Amino acid sequence: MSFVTVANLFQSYDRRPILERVNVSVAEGEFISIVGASGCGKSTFLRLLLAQEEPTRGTISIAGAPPAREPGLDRGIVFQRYSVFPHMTVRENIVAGESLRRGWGRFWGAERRAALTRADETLARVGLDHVAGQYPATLSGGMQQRLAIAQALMARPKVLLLDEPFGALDPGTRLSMHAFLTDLRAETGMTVFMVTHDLEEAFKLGDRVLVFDKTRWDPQDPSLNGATITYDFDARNGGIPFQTLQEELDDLQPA
Ligand SMILES: Nc1ncnc2c1ncn2[C@@H]1O[C@H](COP(=O)(O)OP(=O)(O)OP(=O)(O)O)[C@@H](O)[C@H]1O
Repeated sequence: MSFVTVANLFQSYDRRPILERVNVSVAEGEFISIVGASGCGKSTFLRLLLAQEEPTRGTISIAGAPPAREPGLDRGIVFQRYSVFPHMTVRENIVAGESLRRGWGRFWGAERRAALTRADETLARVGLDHVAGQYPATLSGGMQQRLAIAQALMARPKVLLLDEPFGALDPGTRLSMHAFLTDLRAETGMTVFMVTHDLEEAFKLGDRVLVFDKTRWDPQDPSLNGATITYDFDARNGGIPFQTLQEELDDLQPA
């Protein structure tokens, strides 16, 4: 059954089409990777899922209803650059993530102590308990990004939106973040949309890989048409279609 349904979505800015005829159905718990050329509207698509913008045309539904306009209630978002609060300690950042779920209601007294204990448990889970009292600027890039993901998850979003979350990380840290995200996803069963420029990452982490591209191209006016989903690859079980095909062809080769 479809959990996130996008139907006939169009988005234009100043009459310039960015997205056109975007249709997709996503089941609960699926991990959707999104790839496509720079400027083709991938981040715009995430912003529409986040209800930060109204589509020019078309509808989005999450669990049968339009996405809530308040951030953090059913969707968490993590950007390429660590979207944490620089003036708060690591622990306070996690508590702030949880308070988002309550529409930024603050914790006081016993409730605050309980929230701090939960924050410490989360930090232990993501391996940041030893830096709980530090400020984000004192952490490495990977640690800041782990904090950003942990903070987004504290609001227990049904849908996690990731916009090139590992783009700024070195290759080793990136690999450990992949493992971290895979574990978290297995634990929480949440639905994930991740924009990435790294095809290998898209196929490794995603159940499906959506490619955004223009189907029509006017050489006189390249911005005349918007992008849509041109491919929807099943990436489960290493199932890159052309790769699978190649393996089958290899099997047919005489030894
Ligand atoms: N609020 C806005 N007003 C006007 N134009 C916008 C607005 N937001 C995005 N655009 C334009 O829409 C196009 C798509 O932008 P978007 O950031 O969604 O692309 P992208 O695929 O995420 O790019 P990249 O891979 O480089 O991050 C760009 O040409 C951008 O300039």
